[in-house]
Amino acid sequence: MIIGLTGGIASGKSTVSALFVSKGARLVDADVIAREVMLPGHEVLAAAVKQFGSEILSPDGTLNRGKLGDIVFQDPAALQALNNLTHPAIRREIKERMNSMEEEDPKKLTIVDIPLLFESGLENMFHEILVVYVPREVQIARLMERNGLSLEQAEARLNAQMDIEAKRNKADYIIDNSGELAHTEQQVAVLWDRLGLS
Ligand SMILES: CC(C)(COP(=O)(O)OP(=O)(O)OC[C@H]1O[C@@H](n2cnc3c(N)ncnc32)[C@H](O)[C@@H]1O)[C@@H](O)C(=O)NCCC(=O)NCCS
Ligand SMILES: Nc1ncnc2c1ncn2[C@@H]1O[C@H](COP(=O)(O)OP(=O)(O)OP(=O)(O)O)[C@@H](O)[C@H]1O
Repeated sequence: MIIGLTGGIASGKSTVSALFVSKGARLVDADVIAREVMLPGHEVLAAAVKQFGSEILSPDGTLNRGKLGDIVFQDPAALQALNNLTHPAIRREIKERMNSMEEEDPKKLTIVDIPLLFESGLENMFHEILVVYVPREVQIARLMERNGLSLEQAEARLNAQMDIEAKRNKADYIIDNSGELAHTEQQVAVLWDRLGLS
C-alpha cells in the first residue's frame, strides 16, 4: 500500500511522516532525494551551476542553499529552470525507491512525502493522496520561526507553491496539523485504523 503525502511548505509533512514511521510505515522522502542530487559530484548540481553561476556554491564547493533559494523563490522563470534540471532525476529516484519497498513487503504502508506532488502532476503515481493541512497564516508563522525568515521572504516561498486550500480540496485524506501535536497524532492513529493497519 502506497500513499502520497503532501501539503504546503512548513505545514508539517515531515512531522506527520515521522508519526507514520513510528507506527511502522516506511518512508520515501523527496526532500532527502532533492538534497542528494544537489551534493558535490552529482550531475544535477553541475547543471545548476552552469545555469545560475558559481555564486550558488559556498567556498567548499557545496551548494549555498540560502543563495539559490533567494534567487529562485523570487523569480518564477528561475524556479522553473531549476525544476527542469532537478525534477526528472528526483522523480526517477522516487519511483525506484518506492517500487523496491513495495516488492519487499506489499502489505506494509509506504508513505511517499513529496512537497510538490500536485505542482509536478504526480497524482497518478498514487492510489491515494494525503494532505497535511494548516491555514496559510499558521504556515507563515511556523516558516518564519523555523527558518528565521522575514514575513516577505516567507510569503514569497508560499507564493511559489499551489495554495494550501486548493491542495486540501484535492486530497483523499486530510490531517489537520494546526493544533497541538497530540491532536495530529490522534488523527494519524484514526487513519491507521481506517486503513486496516492495526
Ligand atoms: C532552492 C533550494 C536550494 C532551497 O533550499 P532550502 O534549504 O532553502 O529549502 P528546502 O530545500 O528545505 O525546501 C523547503 C521547502 O521549499 C519548498 N520548495 C523547494 N523547492 C521548491 C520548488 N522547486 N518549487 C516550489 N517550492 C519549493 C518545498 O516546500 C520544500 O519543502 C532547494 O529547495 C532546492 O534545491 N530545490 C530544488 C529541488 C526541488 O524541487 N525540491 C523540492 C522537493 S521535490
Ligand atoms: N502541531 C504542531 N504544533 C506546533 N508546531 C509544529 C506542529 N507541527 C509542526 N510544527 C513545527 O512547524 C515547523 C514545520 O513542520 P515540518 O518541518 O514538519 O513541516 P514540513 O511541511 O515538512 O516543512 P517543509 O515544507 O519545509 O519541508 C517545524 O518547525 C515543526 O517543528
